[in-house]
Amino acid sequence: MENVPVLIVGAGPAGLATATCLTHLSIPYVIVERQDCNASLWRNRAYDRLKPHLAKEFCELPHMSYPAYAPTYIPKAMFVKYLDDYTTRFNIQPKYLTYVESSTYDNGKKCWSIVARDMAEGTTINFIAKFLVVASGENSAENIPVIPGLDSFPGEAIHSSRYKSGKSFFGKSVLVIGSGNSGMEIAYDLATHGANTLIVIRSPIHVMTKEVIRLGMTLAHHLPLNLVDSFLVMAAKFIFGYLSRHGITMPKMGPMLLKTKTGRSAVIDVGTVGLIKKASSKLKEALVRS
Ligand SMILES: NC(=O)C1=CN([C@@H]2O[C@H](COP(=O)(O)OP(=O)(O)OC[C@H]3O[C@@H](n4cnc5c(N)ncnc54)[C@H](OP(=O)(O)O)[C@@H]3O)[C@@H](O)[C@H]2O)C=CC1
Ligand SMILES: O=C(O)C(=O)Cc1c[nH]c2ccccc12
Repeated sequence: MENVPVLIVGAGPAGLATATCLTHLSIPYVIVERQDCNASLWRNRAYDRLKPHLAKEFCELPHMSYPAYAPTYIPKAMFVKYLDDYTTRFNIQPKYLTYVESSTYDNGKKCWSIVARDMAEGTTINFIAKFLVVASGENSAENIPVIPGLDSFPGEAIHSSRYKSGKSFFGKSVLVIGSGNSGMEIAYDLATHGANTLIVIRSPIHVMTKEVIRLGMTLAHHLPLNLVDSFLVMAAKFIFGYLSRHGITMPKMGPMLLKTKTGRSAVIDVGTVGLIKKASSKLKEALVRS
């Protein structure tokens, strides 16, 4: 049985940031991680061309800025290196290969009982903690919708977390299901690597550029979100035109409010929208001619 004031589950950016803040407050903690490394999603389950969409001032962790020479938009490898440097600098020592199986809160004793599995040793570890920080990843679990017939589909079907690059899809026909930032960027990567690409967009989305979002996030420090949203929507219409002509409709709520209230993100265009517009215009021309 290990007694700790705080148990942190997950050694991704959120878990590492929490650990550092606790160190600065001189609060002891234990951090556990089921993988054998920190930042495993970024390291092992992200596609090659991924960069955080947010400018560096919005995706740095507490107590350590990026060096001045770092680019405004940090490439994946630099982000992973930053997380490694952060882990070393603040002497964060995650217990790797440690999988939390259950946690229960004892209302009488006002503490958490946590059962974890040491996957290397095959043993059980019991923790008692006053606070439990769940930093196990908003997007760590794959979500593949139930699609009748998928089991017998003769082609390859993968989740976005296993996608690396469009290189291996040259000349193939690929359907991307999902038009969040992953789906839209993967569709662009596939198309620009010569795959015959289709994407399903089932719900309204905001399409923005990373520069507009950066400005919006800066303005949000000083102005109410609905005002910032009006500006963002206007800027997007100016940049992309009326996308409903091409099958992309906009949610009623603005992008900043939507993010705050529901967690749903705007799509930050990496070039996909230009390709969709081109393809949809060609299709319309062909229909007019026929
Ligand atoms: N460069 C970056 O910084 C990147 C950041 N991200 C962020 O990571 C988070 C996760 O992004 P992402 O992986 O895109 O996941 P999201 O949850 O944001 O998007 C999932 C998409 O899949 C659609 N979908 C789900 N089920 C179905 C279905 N059965 N049929 C059709 N469409 C379906 C959803 O549609 P619906 O809305 O209708 O449910 C939605 O468009 C987000 O916050 C995103 O912004 C992601 C990639 C890159
Ligand atoms: O959520 C993400 O990961 C994004 O890609 C973009 C994003 C972060 N903060 C925002 C606020 C408003 C709109 C989009 C974003």
